[in-house]
Amino acid sequence: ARQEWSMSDFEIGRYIGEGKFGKVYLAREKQSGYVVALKVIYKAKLEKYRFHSHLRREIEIQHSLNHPNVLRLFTWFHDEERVVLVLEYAARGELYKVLRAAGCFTERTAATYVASLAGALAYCHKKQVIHRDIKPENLLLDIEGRIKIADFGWAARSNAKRHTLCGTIDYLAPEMIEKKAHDYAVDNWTLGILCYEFLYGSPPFEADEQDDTLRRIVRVDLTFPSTPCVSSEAKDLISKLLVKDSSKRLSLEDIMKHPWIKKNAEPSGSCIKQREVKKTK
Ligand SMILES: CC[C@@H](NC(=O)c1cc2[nH]nc(NC(=O)c3ccc(N4CCN(C)CC4)cc3)c2s1)c1ccccc1
Repeated sequence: ARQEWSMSDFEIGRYIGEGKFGKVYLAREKQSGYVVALKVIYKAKLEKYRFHSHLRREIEIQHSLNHPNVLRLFTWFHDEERVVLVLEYAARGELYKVLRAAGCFTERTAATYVASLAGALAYCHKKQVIHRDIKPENLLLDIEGRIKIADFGWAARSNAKRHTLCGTIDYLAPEMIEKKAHDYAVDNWTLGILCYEFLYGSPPFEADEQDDTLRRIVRVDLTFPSTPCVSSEAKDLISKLLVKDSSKRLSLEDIMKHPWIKKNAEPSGSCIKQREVKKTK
């Protein structure tokens, strides 16, 4: 029978992160010793921001997904004041911190992450789920250095037509800014943004003023700096994703067949250096 979980089933460990509506703690399930991440969301906050339907959709969507590059939502429970999501623990933390620390990734690492994300998004799209908020802050790395899409707070079933602009605007596709009906292809656009940011260290349309960023996005004002030196195949893939007409963007399947991906992506999805693996063994 489905066991009713509660906080007393877990030993709560250190605080590992937070977002707008909750805090995440490392935890260990007492019976199995299994290490998880508990995302604790206070109901008072939900009431205040009228966030129930949002959270319900996040839970229903993330719980229905089971893919190596999508962070698992194992189960959830609530008590008087909190809703708690029991999530997969990603032991190497937030991708954006690793990216900022590294400055930019090698083509092998970037291609491996892009291939993993394309696979995860193809899986999500097959399940009629559009994430719509794929950005480095929502990407985590597990102990093997495999990328995990987290935080489905802004995900939607394909028929959703909500247009509230959310979070960082660097990743918004033109059709979301121009409030046109957007479809799965927004995630393909975002993959182009991410690929550029993995290789150059910052997103392609960044500008000091938000309006300038929005203008550069709708104009697809794409330029490739001369440093760091990036292969022409990588630029070719990015140029085929950052296309204004969403119907002309490279499909997720074609991304995985692109020469730059074939040549550089690690099939295992993991790029950590061998010596690091020995350390953890
Ligand atoms: C993606 C945002 C989202 N986060 C989750 O759902 C999250 C779910 C989940 N599972 N595992 C995590 N791991 C970590 O957060 C983490 C962070 C740093 C770590 N290290 C620091 C550097 N060190 C060298 C290695 C260890 C290790 C693990 C997170 S975050 C969220 C959304 C709303 C509210 C709270 C959190």
